[in-house]
Amino acid sequence: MVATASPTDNPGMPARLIQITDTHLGLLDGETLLGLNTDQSLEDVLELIEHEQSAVAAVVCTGDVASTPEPACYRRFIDTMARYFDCPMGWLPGNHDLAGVMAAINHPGKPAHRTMEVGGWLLVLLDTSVPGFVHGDLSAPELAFLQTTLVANSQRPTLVMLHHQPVPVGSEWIDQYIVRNHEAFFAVVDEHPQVKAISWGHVHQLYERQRKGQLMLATPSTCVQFKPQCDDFTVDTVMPGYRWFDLYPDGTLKTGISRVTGKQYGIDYRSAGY
Ligand SMILES: Nc1ncnc2c1ncn2[C@@H]1O[C@@H]2COP(=O)(O)O[C@H]2[C@H]1O
Repeated sequence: MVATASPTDNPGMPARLIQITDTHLGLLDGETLLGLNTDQSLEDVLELIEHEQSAVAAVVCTGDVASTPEPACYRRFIDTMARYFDCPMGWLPGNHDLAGVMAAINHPGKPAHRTMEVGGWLLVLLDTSVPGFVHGDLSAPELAFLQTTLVANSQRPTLVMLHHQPVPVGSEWIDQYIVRNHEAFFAVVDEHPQVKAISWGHVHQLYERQRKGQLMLATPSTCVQFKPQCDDFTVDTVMPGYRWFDLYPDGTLKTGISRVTGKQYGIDYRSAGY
């Protein structure tokens, strides 16, 4: 079990936030994606976090929680997380999820959605899923929610989290699934200088760039990885991982990723897709 950091533990010190993403749990425990057991690799990432993190303020999963979006799958995810964390947890839907099923889950450990407060920071959790499609989009109500929330919290340093990439990451095959109305998204973000970073999943790879006032971040999946800068679907040999953030009260942040080591997953590296 990872200790929970209390906001009053260390005044002036950063709050440690953990991001995991694209856990892709199947309906049954032990189902595989490209030969990899996604429950096992999630467990390995959570053990890594337990080993590396002394105290955590919050954890967020940025979508594709389930490959099969059934209530049992989401409940198994929550039960697994509860064996490692008792800190506040958040989630948001990806293209493999069903937002309605996640919202209807009845479980005492059900993660927060929409917004969270972590060490004086605001986390805004957006839904970019488009039912029946792989790409991302922000509906008019979702963009309005972003705008209203940022207007109401102009003094609070903010991290926006979503599933789909709002900028191309450099691989044609997956950049077709970008947040299609990313210009409307950035039009809102650019009006609000308190937005310090934007972090997503979906691309199953590490990405870190500066864009105007925000750090743009993609986080490795807890399961299979896609090789960066490839025009066609290519599975990478790097291992599952997670991202940590240190959110400082003055609005600055530090972030990095860490990956599992020493495991063999039987991944089909020659696969042409799924
Ligand atoms: N060979 C492929 N070419 C294009 N898209 C693919 C291919 N294989 C899988 N996909 C889709 O691209 C998505 C990227 O990550 P997801 O896990 O959301 O699920 C993947 C599939 O829906």
